[in-house]
Amino acid sequence: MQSLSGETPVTAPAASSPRLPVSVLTGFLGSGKTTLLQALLRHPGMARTAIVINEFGEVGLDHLLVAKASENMVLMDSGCLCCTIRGDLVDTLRDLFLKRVRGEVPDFDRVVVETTGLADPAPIIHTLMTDPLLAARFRLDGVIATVDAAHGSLQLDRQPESVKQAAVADRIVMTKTDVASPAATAALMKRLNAINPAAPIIPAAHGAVDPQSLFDAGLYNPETKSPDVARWLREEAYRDEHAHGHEHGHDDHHGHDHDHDHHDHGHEHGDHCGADCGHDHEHGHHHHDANRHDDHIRAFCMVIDQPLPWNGFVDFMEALIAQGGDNLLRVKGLLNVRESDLPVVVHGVQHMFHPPVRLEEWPGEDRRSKLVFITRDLGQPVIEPLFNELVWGEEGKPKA
Ligand SMILES: Nc1nc2c(ncn2[C@@H]2O[C@H](COP(=O)(O)OP(=O)(O)OP(=O)(O)O)[C@@H](O)[C@H]2O)c(=O)[nH]1
Repeated sequence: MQSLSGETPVTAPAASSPRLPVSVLTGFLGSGKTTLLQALLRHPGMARTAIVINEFGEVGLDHLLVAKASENMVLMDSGCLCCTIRGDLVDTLRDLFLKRVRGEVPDFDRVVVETTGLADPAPIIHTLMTDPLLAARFRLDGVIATVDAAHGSLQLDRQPESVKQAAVADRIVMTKTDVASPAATAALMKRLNAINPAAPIIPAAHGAVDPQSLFDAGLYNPETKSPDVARWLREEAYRDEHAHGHEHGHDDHHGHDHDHDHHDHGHEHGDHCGADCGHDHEHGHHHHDANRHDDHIRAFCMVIDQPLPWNGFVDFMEALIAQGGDNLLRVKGLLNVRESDLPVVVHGVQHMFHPPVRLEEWPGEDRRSKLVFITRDLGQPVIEPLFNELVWGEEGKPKA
């Protein structure tokens, strides 16, 4: 976790940071990525967007009105630039950026990168986060995952990659809703919501989707040019009954009073986890197949009242990564650290973290730290004691 350790958090890059937002499109084989891309390429809302794909043949551009911008780039009638990967992603994005600066391709404001079907999206996310050349010019806006309404359930059952794609997503596009039964679609939505409570699920038959609903998933709100922490963190989503239902998955083996166990980490009882805390959450969906991959996913939120020592937090994250970095699918946090009056934002995917960012002001009155986790087999009963031990150290957990 190079990016966190040893540093005090850096101040946010200027809100008007010129870095171009990149969205990563992932999704299981045959889940409808190409169909979605074809629809997007034609959509007027995609003007000033560059889409990076593996090859033109794959999206069948022949019959669309195009102008060739260079050997591996074509411009669509909609104003969308389509570009194939040459070399690796770093080379391609660097080349794209240079051509844009030199005016060799029409100007664009954002990039969408398609990944191949079975791909684990994490390495691409890591490249975008950590490659110095890319990090200076691009920023990860978000991960878009396509999930097939007809076959998605089976894929979640059998394919760990498919669960991971849904878990790291900022937006989930539910494809093939035209052929799946409403009941199957609803059941799958519920399952996806338990895996990743904060990601909006957008139904899209044959790729029909408003591109705007896919973008601007990052911390910065492009309209106000300021961070929009509430929209980015959505920690309240982790507290609804779906999230709780999952957190208390079948292998936690707590009695029903477990509903309260994880609340003693700081935030006041009844604050957010009152009546809606999931007392009525159902365990039913855990019963039929104990081997489903998504039953290993835990999505939960921790709220901490007292300001944290930054070094203790870094120790905690490092220990967590050492213990199971691969199983730490996504971590986002807004922290109140003792060393600063200003909030610090942290964001990681598996063992890699963005450099921590200090915001210029608190997003509201609430000064508590909030951390959201999506993990595999690392539940709150494991993470919270580690947090208490390493963050508070010998001084012990402060009394609320
Ligand atoms: N009925 C229906 N069929 C769809 C929809 N989206 C995709 N398909 C079909 O599903 C099949 C797979 O779709 P693709 O768009 O090629 O999926 P992909 O994710 O790009 O597949 P790979 O490139 O193999 O990973 C194709 O036959 C599509 O026509 C949809 O919303 N409704």
